[in-house]
Amino acid sequence: MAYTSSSLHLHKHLLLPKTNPSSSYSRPPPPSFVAAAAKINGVNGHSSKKSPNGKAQINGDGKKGVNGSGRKKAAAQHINGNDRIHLSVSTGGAGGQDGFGLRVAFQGAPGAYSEFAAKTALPGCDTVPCRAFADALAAVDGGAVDRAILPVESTMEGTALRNYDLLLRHDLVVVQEINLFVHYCLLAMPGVRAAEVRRVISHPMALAHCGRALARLGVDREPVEDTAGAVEMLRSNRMLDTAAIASPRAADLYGLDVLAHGLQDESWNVTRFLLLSKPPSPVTLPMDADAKTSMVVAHRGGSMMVVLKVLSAFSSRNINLTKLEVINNNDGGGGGGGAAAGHPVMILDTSARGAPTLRAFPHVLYVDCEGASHDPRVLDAIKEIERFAVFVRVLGCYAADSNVYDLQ
Ligand SMILES: O=C(O)C(=O)Cc1ccccc1
Repeated sequence: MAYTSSSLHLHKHLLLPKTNPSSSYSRPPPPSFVAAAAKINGVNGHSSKKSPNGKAQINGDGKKGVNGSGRKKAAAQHINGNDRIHLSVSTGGAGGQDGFGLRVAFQGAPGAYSEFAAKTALPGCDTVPCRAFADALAAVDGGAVDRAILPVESTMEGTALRNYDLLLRHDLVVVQEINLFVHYCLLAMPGVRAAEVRRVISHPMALAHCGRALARLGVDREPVEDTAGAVEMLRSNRMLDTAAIASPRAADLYGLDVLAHGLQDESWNVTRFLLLSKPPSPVTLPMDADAKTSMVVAHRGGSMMVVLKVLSAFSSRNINLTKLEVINNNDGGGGGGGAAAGHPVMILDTSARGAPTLRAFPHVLYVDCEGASHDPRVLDAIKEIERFAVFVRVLGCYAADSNVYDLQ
């Protein structure tokens, strides 16, 4: 296989609250989680079809869109212990940030999961819908917005390689992470019964996450740009033989009926999103925050030996890793996975003095570790890795957030 990726199942870590060891975390991911996390090669592909969302959006030329949802505050539930505790996020957001005055670009129509994630991470922010993830990143890169939000991995699918590809092509820094519990509902026009549904439309990731339920229903599946966009499409075209997979909030927002709840094949379905900004990071790490550092390491090949050396650089300094994804493209042929399937990973090299250059690397590791990038132990580990790696780029240092927010 030309373009392979394997993860060491460290995604599981994102579900384990580290900062509150006293909390009894009695809802561990089901056993199938680990297997699911190993299924890489993200399915969050996006066609370049016209968005179903007729509203003004940011598109490739960086123009600003409109979003009526304005400054509403997000309500979140925090899964911690036996119960899901209702948390009303009124002041600081998930990462202790307040989003008032900040514009956050997300992919999709109002009501998309990414928008909920943005509003939970940065309560009070103004969300700006974009047709494609690339448009959201271009918007923050070009200064049209302050942040972009990007789903980068899910418990069911592992790393969203296409989105990593996008992230690496831009000179952006990770400033915050947020984990969102994703509940999928089957939505239809008012009055439509489940038996009348012949086709289901949604974001490719949502269709993949609900594969078994859709097979049971025996319906056709059609990918569209995003979940909320699917709902908007149903409503504006008054489609009576079609249902959409989206959130219960999207049902409320667009006035559709919920035909079924909890459609996802795995009950534990968490997506991790990253908030991105232009460098230097405008976010100061809170003094008491546990930090995390994300980086990409390009190397010459011989992956497993390199993986061992990387592990050793961290473990010898007692630094825990929360993610390790191995990407290989050996022969330039086809292969599953990210936008760069069959091609080397393209990474913007921002380290040189001159203009940043886009460089191609066939062998790459995505690494997240605990600790700040200015922590001497982390710095030393990176220095050690630089001795055998071709290239290392720190993607950002931010407050670790092991909470899982549930917006149902
Ligand atoms: O389509 C959406 O609503 C998105 O925000 C993308 C997405 C889809 C499914 C899970 C998480 C994010």
